[in-house]
Amino acid sequence: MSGLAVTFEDVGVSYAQSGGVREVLRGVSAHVPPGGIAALLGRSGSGKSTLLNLAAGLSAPTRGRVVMGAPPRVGYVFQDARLLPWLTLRENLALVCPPEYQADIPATLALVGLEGREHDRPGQLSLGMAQRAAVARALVIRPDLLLLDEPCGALDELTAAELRAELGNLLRRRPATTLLVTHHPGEAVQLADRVLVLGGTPTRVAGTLDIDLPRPRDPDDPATLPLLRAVRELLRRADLPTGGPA
Ligand SMILES: Nc1ncnc2c1ncn2[C@@H]1O[C@H](COP(=O)(O)OP(=O)(O)OP(=O)(O)O)[C@@H](O)[C@H]1O
Repeated sequence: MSGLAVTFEDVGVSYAQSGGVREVLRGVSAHVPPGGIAALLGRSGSGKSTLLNLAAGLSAPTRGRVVMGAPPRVGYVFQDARLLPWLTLRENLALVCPPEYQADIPATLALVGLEGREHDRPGQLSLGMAQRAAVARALVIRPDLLLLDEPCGALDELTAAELRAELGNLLRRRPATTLLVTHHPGEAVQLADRVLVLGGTPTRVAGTLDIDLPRPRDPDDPATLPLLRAVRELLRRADLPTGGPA
């Protein structure tokens, strides 16, 4: 497996706000082994993107720490593709790509189903294609930490299902330690080894579920049904006053 282990150790995040301090995360501890895929679920505003930004080193925790074996090479896919509209797909990828991987750009675009589109500009693509290009841009640098922030969130369900299946295949072919933020329990069960459900105020890890079915997984496999129910139950309990240990 490639990738680095990521460990959140008793992480807390607070923001200054008028009249005081707003505590968003408290005592968040979680471990993702090298090549592991962790899905983060929780209500809007619970701090999922904040955790990704901590892992990326874009911000620092107020308390605790995020431990990685070495400074990671981070591939980050945001909710929207964030491609530069005046550049072709090839140029968008070339911008982030170290010299040794420049030759991989056409193959990486082909890997996400964009063969022959390398000279298109983002405006010539559908939303789903643009999102696949964003995945290619994250993968072309051979990340050891892949951060996926609701990669399918802006897509219609059919296109989202296609991208999920592609992500499942890609993560097998190009393993990387992955943090996947999603609001979709089915996506978590399809793609992740470990589901972390966030809840409470301030947010903590309200529940975890390990999934050891072989990957890639068929979302319609009946073996995933009890897991899906378990994730939904964790979500229901996450914000109850008695919802699970921190
Ligand atoms: N720079 C900042 N300054 C102040 N508050 C912030 C900042 N960044 C995030 N927050 C607050 O932290 C909380 C968590 O935000 P975050 O974007 O991590 O949530 P999320 O779970 O990813 O939400 P969503 O599912 O809607 O994307 C929110 O209440 C947000 O307003």
